[in-house]
Amino acid sequence: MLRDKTSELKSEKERLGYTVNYMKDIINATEEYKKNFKENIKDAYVHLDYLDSSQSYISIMVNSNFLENAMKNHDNYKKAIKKPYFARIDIQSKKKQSPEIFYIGKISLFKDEDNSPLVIDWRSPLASVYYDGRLGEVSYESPSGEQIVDLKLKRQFTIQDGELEDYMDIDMTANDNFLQAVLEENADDKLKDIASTIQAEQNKVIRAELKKPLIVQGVAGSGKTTIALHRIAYFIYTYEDILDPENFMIIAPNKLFINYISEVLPELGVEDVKQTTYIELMKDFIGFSFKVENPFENMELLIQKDTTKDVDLLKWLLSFKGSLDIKEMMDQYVEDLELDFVPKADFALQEHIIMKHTDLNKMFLEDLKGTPLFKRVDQIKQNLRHKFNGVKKTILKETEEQYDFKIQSIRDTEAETEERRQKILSLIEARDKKLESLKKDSRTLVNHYIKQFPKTKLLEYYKDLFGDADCLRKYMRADMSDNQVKYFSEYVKKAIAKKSFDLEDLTALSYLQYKIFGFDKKFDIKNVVIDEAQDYSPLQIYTLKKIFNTNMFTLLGDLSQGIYSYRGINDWKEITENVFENKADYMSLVQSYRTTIEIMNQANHIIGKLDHTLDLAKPVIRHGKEPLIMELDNKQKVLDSIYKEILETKKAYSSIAIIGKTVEECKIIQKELKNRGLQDIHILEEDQDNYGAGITIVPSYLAKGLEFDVVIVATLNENYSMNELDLKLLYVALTRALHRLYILGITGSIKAIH
Ligand SMILES: Nc1ncnc2c1ncn2[C@@H]1O[C@H](COP(=O)(O)OP(=O)(O)OP(=O)(O)O)[C@@H](O)[C@H]1O
Repeated sequence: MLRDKTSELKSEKERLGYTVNYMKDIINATEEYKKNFKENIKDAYVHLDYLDSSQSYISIMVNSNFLENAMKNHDNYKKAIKKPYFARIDIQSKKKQSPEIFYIGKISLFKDEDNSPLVIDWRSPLASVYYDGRLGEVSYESPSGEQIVDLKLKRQFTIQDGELEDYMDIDMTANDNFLQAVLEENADDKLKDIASTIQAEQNKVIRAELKKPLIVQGVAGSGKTTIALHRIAYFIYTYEDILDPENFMIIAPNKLFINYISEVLPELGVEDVKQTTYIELMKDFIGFSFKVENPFENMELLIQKDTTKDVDLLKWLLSFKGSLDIKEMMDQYVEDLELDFVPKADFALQEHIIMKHTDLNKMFLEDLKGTPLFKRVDQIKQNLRHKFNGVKKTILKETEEQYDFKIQSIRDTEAETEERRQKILSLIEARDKKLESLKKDSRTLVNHYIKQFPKTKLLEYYKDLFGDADCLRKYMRADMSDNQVKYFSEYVKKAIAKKSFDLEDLTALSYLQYKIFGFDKKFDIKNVVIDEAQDYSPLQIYTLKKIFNTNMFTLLGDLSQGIYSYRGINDWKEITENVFENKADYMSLVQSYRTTIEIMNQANHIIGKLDHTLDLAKPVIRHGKEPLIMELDNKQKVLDSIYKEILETKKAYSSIAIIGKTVEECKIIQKELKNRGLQDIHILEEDQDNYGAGITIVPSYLAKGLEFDVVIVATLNENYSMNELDLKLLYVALTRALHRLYILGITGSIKAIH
């Protein structure tokens, strides 16, 4: 049926007006109620007028269920009122005569009178049809099972400040102009929600089963970070009864990144999800204070052109310390510790054996297996107390009786002489002394026994295992060279002496803490979301899984951006097979939304030189200018051209990044640009909270996850050669651009562009 756009627009405007007013009523009523509630709740009830059926404050108030929801959603309604919905679907089910119309928004809104939906939540099962379905037969899950319906209309709205500007119907052939328009926008210093333009492949990830681990391999700009946040919002909505926002934890690469994503969840009506960096989390796990080596120092060492350090050994060590081989070593070490943990003595009150050493050892090794060693000691302590309390009286009573029996038999058998009197007297004294000493020993018995367990500290164990070459040799695989063993133990000894550890040490320390000591604090995390997961080592993910004791992981990453592949993940199989025992779901995203076709082609050209089997990114159809590549014969010319392009692009774009390979390179660029008159530019640092819009100089490895309108990849002293790390760094840098890309450098410094 052809629709007359003018009359349709008119009726949609009315519909929007009605919804906005309805929402306003609720907001006002809730505010009114909250105010009155505080003043005098009784008063409010006294004045209820049950005959008043208008949508007044009172009629809303009597519906407590409604009110409760309204209270809960009050803030979200206030946010949503400028745009209560963004889309409409018309669906025809076989049971109904005419199509049903649903409006989809970030938060649902129900009519008080008949509970009919004015707006359905984007996370509801029915809304899935909007994201997944083409016109025609579609299905969705409802509480009563799968529903098959005819999707008659998909309509998208452009709404500004509560006013409908336009709408667009999407048929089978139409491009998603709506998405195009959103992608044309300029970059912000914060990531945005995409509830209105989620694409079908992304919707699958968002709604993928919660209980199984999910691994998402997605090309640069495929929306991984954004989707991860929408997935959390979806689960909080769907499993409201069993999951609180505090049960979710997002682990992000750095503080800057947490700030960058900080607006998405609140925009989606979700607050209180825990967000942290891996290092902060480790600080929480490890029970002593320490310094953390800047993770980028090793990276700098590995990417600099020439270095006198043992780069190969360092690479090997960092990768080994993140492998599951080191976990095996720690497991074996702890198993050996176990054997010698329980004191060799029986648990006895003087000559009364209450528990034999062998039984205690069995309890420790078998009954309590799987529990951290020191938690086992706590358990044993409790058991001993319990057991001792049960037998203490009997021991005292029997001891007393034994003496009394002896006394009595003297009384019965011996004549009343001075000698008999002395005998009895000394027995009485001996009895009282014995009882006294038994009582005295009883008071400290359990503690005394427990004190015989080892009291070693975490760091001592760490040093014992990794800082001692002989011990290390014992637990290392036989094919490791003496050189490697020596390098490893020296490295650890130095770290311990300085009490300054790198990220890989922190993971191993946390794992040992988990195995030997356990944790006093309860981490009530049921669902863990890890972004940039390709940079994590198998040991990191394994350790988190063990410590949080959950399988509910969503890992999102891109192996093409795996600039830490020396220690991170080279193949997702390592994780699915070895960490999640083949029980994880795997999804891949190849559509990229961030950048233009021209920029993506350039980035693909570079990553294509890497010998791997990953899919190349397919950009959404959005054209822009060809990247400008200029190779110049001296640094001043390069800097002049950077300066010129900044001045030029500044007019149209708000965020510009100049990406240098290393911090050193960035510092030179900053100094030279300042000399040319650009004062207000800073170098991005990982622990800064916010990078704001404007012109920023970014070291290549810190650019991950971020995006800018304009990216200028610059080389002065550094080269990007054809090795894996350099190609990946370059790929990361190029794919940060939304609209414009410049590659400006010394001739020959970036081999891969040719
Ligand atoms: N369906 C969508 N609708 C609108 N914008 C989208 C959509 N999907 C992704 N985007 C936009 O694409 C950009 C890239 O998204 P995001 O940063 O989440 O991708 P990513 O896969 O994590 O990227 P990278 O791995 O390169 O850091 C963001 O600006 C995001 O808003």
